[in-house]
This record gives sequence, structure tokens and C-alpha cells, in this order.
Amino acid sequence: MKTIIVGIGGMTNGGKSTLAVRMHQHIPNSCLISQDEYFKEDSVVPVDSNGFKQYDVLDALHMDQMMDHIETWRRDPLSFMTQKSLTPSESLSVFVLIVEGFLIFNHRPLNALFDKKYFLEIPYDICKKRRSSRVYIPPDPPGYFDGHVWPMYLKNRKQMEAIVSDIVFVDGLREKDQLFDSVCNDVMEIIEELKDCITDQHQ
Ligand SMILES: Nc1ncnc2c1ncn2[C@@H]1O[C@H](COP(=O)(O)OP(=O)(O)O)[C@@H](O)[C@H]1O
Ligand SMILES: O=C(O)c1ccc[n+]([C@@H]2O[C@H](COP(=O)([O-])O)[C@@H](O)[C@H]2O)c1
Repeated sequence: MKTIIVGIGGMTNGGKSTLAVRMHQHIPNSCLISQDEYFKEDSVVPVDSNGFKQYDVLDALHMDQMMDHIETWRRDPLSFMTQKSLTPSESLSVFVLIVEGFLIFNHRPLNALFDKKYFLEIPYDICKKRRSSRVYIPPDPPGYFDGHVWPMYLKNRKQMEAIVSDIVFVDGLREKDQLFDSVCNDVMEIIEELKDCITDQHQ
């Protein structure tokens, strides 16, 4: 049995969830873990001097819990799938974990686990526009994008680039189907190579 962990990182509204969900639906024996599901409760997230909640930092996330879940998958991907009510395919040779989120490459212990890293990027104006039509809980207060989200993106990206080198940057402006085809085909090629290795070992 072989495993592969694929990171779908990128800026807010870059298209991470859209791509990752579709990849999960397409790739046999894959599981999906989304960083958005690990945000701390609003009451414990600090506020800056301008009154903006500091959500766009690793400290606003339960990264310990996220790492525990990833570790559970690594120990036994088949039972992880079963626990998530996912049906394993008949060919059980390669298990795939897709990890999606805006700060996945900023957390060093997680960073070390990826076999392949993709980062979706879009320009400032498109990002601001996409974000303005999305409703978070709690919703973005007026001025939040320019006062917190964008400056933190620039800071986090700089930090990411200082600690990671092998990221494949993906243009998030590409049409959804095209974007999916290029990233998913790339991952499927890696899976096929791993399957060939397994076959060779058994011959
Ligand atoms: N390739 C794309 N082209 C145009 N719009 C997209 C694309 N990918 C995602 N979107 C749209 O952008 C918004 C944010 O997408 P989402 O996948 O939730 O982003 P993220 O998970 O990175 O925050 C959604 O309205 C989605 O439909
Ligand atoms: O999901 C939540 O609980 C949540 C609560 C407050 C804010 N967020 C925002 O979620 C953003 C990251 O998610 P995403 O899908 O936009 O990449 C980040 O920019 C945060 O400001 C998310």
C-alpha cells in the first residue's frame, strides 16, 4: 500500500475548496481535510488596535486538532475512509489525502508531510470581489479585506515563500474545468507511477 498527501493551498477565494472537492470526488480512495473546519471560536480570537478580529493567522486555528486528524489518516487510511462513510474502490493500492486551506504551507509540521503542493493565486481586485460575495461566520465587517485579510495574505505569503520551495503556483483565473483538469491529471500521473512501483515490487 502507498499513500500520497496533496496540498491545495492558496489565497482566500482563490478556488481551493472548489478544486479540492472536485478532486476528492474524482480520485478513488481519496479523503479531504479542510483547514476552514478548524477555526477557533470567535470569542477566543483576539482583536487588533483597529477592532479587526485576527482570523488570518495560524493562531486562529486549531492546528493541533487538524494534525491529529491527518495523523489518524496516515496511521490507517482505510479505517479513516470507513469512519467518513466513504466507499473504498476495489483497487486499494494507493490512498490519497487532499489537504486544503489558506495557511497549510505556513505550518511547518504540516508542510513536511506534503508529497505535492499547489498554491492558487488570483489578483487583488478579483480576490476582493469574490470575497465580497461570500458570507463567513462571523461576516466580514466593513474594511476587513483591506484592513486585515489582504495585509495578512501578503505577510503569510512572504513567510511561506521563505520556508517552502517546491510549490506549484496555479493561476486561479483559469476556467474551473481547465484548472481541475491540469491539477488533477498531474496528481493522477503521480498515483499511476506509485501503482506501477507496487506492481514492479510484486513481480
Ligand atoms: N476557476 C474559477 N473561476 C471563477 N470563479 C471561481 C473559480 N474557482 C472558484 N471560483 C469561485 O470563487 C469563489 C470562491 O471559491 P472557493 O473554492 O470557495 O475558494 P477558496 O476555498 O479558495 O476560498 C466561489 O464563488 C467559486 O465559485
Ligand atoms: O470559517 C470560519 O469560521 C471563518 C471565520 C472568520 C473568518 N474566516 C475567514 O476565512 C478565510 C479563509 O478561508 P478561505 O476559504 O476564504 O480560504 C480567512 O481569510 C478568514 O478571514 C473564516
